[in-house]
Amino acid sequence: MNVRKKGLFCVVEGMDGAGKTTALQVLSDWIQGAVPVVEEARSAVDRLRSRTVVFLREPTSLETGLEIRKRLSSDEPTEFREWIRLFRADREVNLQTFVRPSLSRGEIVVQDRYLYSTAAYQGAFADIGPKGVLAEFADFPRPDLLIFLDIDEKTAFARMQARSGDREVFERPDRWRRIRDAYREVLPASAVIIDAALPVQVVAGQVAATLAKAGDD
Ligand SMILES: Nc1ncnc2c1ncn2[C@@H]1O[C@H](COP(=O)(O)OP(=O)(O)O)[C@@H](O)[C@H]1O
Ligand SMILES: Cc1cn([C@H]2C[C@H](O)[C@@H](COP(=O)(O)OP(=O)(O)O)O2)c(=O)[nH]c1=O
Repeated sequence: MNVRKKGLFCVVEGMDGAGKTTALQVLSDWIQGAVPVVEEARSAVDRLRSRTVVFLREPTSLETGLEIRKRLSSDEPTEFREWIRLFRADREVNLQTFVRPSLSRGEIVVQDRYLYSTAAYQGAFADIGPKGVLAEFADFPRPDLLIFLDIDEKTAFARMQARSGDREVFERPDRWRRIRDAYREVLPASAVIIDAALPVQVVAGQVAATLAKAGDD
């Protein structure tokens, strides 16, 4: 008998410039067979290919996410409570539209950023702090697996400089450091930490291995 696997909700977090987008794109290309898989990642990618793996991100590309992206690139300051309202709305619609339906079909959801980003990015500059922000999202489902791509400041800024496009509001050294410290306050002990300074294929391979292992359990 073919027993259907349970859905798995995986979240990838990290500072701007850690390489989340790049590593997850490489992993997606590997799974789809768009580019050859490096030898060390082959077994993990083969295991993931036996499942449906869905890649999501926050802010989303839905209307609620586009509104956020507009604010991120704007010089007009956005208030703390307004950020919370915007990220909450985008998260709710993402859960309802994509995450919950995928999980109920037994799929693996790999999502770039979730409520730990709000706790770190908004909590770093709020009176209630990162833990206070996290507590406001107590009614949101926790991920089954949380991966943190860990990067040092020097490498992150070198990468952001190399990346094309204008800087967003949180991509400034003073803010970046406060956000990194805020992440440290809220990351659960169960988070899997990956050294994001390694070459992208190594980072993507470690993400693949972590996901494949969680998917086997
Ligand atoms: N492991 C890596 N090694 C070297 N450069 C990388 C690596 N990962 C990402 N980059 C580069 O760093 C920049 C930021 O990466 P990106 O994936 O956009 O980060 P994030 O989504 O975490 O903000 C991009 O120009 C990307 O090509
Ligand atoms: C999800 C989320 C993101 N953010 C910020 C982090 C990033 O600076 C920005 C956009 O995220 P992201 O798309 O990951 O950035 P990138 O431009 O590197 O692809 O939004 C918050 O401040 N709070 C949140 O809850």
